[in-house]
Amino acid sequence: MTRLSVNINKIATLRNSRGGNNPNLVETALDCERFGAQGITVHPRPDERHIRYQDVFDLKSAIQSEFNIEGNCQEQKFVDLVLANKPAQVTLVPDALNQITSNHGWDTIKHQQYLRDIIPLFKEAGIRVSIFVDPDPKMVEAAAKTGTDRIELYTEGYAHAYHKNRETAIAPYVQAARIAAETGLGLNAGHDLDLHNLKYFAVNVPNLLEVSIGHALICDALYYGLEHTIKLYLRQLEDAGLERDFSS
Ligand SMILES: CC(=O)[C@@H](O)[C@H](O)COP(=O)(O)O
Ligand SMILES: NCC(=O)COP(=O)(O)O
Repeated sequence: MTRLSVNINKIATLRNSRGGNNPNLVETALDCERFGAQGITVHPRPDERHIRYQDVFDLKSAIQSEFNIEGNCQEQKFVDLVLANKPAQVTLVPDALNQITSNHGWDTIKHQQYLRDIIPLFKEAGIRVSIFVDPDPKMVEAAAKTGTDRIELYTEGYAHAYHKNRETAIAPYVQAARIAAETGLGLNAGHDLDLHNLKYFAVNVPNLLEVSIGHALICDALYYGLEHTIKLYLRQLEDAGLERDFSS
């Protein structure tokens, strides 16, 4: 079954808005695990507007599930943070400074040599590497030559087009997933996945190992509560697995 990693950036956003420690980020992460999440994702940004660098140390020493740290490796502070914490996975994202949120994947052709040089730094420390990539066949093919273990498909395009025509929306992701499998890349996905679009994605995209979901999941938790919300997302992934097995 595709694994669910809960992105807790938005819990930190809420905490930081009042300067205290409510909600408590570490406790929330532990609760996400208790409610069934198979991983915790954070995306510290250079301005620490949500996840602070210290949060990463605190989470690393507390959580048991798979820890995924996302961020821009062109920032030396980010590289040092990841190497000091040795999470199960680092996801390299080519964000610009002060970007409101991630909005594109790596150009794996233009930055091929850069990625080939930096990826071993993490792999030699025992950290699995994933790189954020658009669902473009050329970008996926070139990602396979960087030495990365996995790619994370950037799903905003799918999420936005889903309601207009989900068959058209998913097509590039299915093709990207096939190329990933042929070239030996593991497959993750994330950005703007939600309770409406998740199951269709997980049913149709082959070999999907992990999704990381934050914004929509935390919004849903306002209405359904965190425990019930995580279970709803897990149910979508379980149902997708059953549907895939049944149709194959
Ligand atoms: C890489 C990715 O798609 C997510 O990590 C997203 O960028 C979340 O970051 P924010 O919570 O800062 O929007
Ligand atoms: N890698 C994507 C992620 O962690 C969460 O993205 P979003 O669900 O907050 O859009």
